[in-house]
Amino acid sequence: MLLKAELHCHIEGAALPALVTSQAEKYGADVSAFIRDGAYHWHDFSSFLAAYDAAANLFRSEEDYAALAETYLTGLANEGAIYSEFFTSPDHAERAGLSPQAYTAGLGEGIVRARAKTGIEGRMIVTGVRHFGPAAVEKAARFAATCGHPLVTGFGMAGDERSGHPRDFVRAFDIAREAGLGITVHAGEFGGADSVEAALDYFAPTRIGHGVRTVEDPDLVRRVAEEGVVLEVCPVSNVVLGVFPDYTHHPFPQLHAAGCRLTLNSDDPPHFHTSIGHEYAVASRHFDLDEAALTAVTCTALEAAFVDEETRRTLLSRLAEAEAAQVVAE
Ligand SMILES: Nc1ncnc2[nH]cnc12
Ligand SMILES: [Zn+2]
Repeated sequence: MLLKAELHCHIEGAALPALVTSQAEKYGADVSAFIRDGAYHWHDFSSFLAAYDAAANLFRSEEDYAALAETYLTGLANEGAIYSEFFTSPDHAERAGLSPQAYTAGLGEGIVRARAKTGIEGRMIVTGVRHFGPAAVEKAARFAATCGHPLVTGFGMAGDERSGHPRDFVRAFDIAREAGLGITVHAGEFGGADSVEAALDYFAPTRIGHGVRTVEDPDLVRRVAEEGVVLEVCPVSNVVLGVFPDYTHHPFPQLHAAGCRLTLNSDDPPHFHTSIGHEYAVASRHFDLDEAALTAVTCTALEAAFVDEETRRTLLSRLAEAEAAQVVAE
């Protein structure tokens, strides 16, 4: 099986409807507003975010989060993934009544359990939610910088990128960067190329979440390629949320041809009826990536991962060995 790596998945958004339904039974809650016939039910970005928030609210204990991360990562490993970074959101945990520390400890325990079962490596990127405002994002950054959890290696910002001015979030990113965390930020999904440019100028990230609307500005495409900024592309999310009408209008091939460094990711997999395996299959079918090109995508993800150099070397060796074995088999 082709080896894969994922850098962009929101852990609350990875909860399968069946798991959320069983959590609702445990806590005596009603999911009929956002889960119908065993699937998530929403119709636009705002109602998607509402469904996401409602599902997140049903994970309330350290063990709930350990089971969520373990389930998610085990499924990922079964599809050939050797590495995963997922986004955490202390704000969502606090809204569900759990401290950021217990939330992070639970998710970390899930990573350890999944690694013991499957060998998959995992790391966490703490995120602030942009539409919760600059104070909330700064609080998330302070938590990321001081929590001391060895598997927290990055900081990012998700949520509605059209909310607030970038300058108001600069301090949060400075706090995280000074603590030695890797930096990524959602931009160029519902905002255009100017949103990506502002994210680069104000936050100096090494990666951009989505970033696909970079394609709207040829100068910015050149800048992203030249500076080696890695885009965490989520093709299925983009089409399901209506950022592009279909795969023939998706800019992956154009950005790839321009020399931008791209990765493939599932974002919020059950909300978009996707998985890491499906994203790679979509890229193969619609963007004409052969096995060597897909392996290069995995390699880019490992190069851009927020991990220590020894772990990176180990992961890159696993990928190189699998590729060599594939060549021998052919
Ligand atoms: N696709 C997305 N864009 C922005 N924020 C998100 N949070 C969860 N999924 C998201
Ligand atoms: Zn995302």
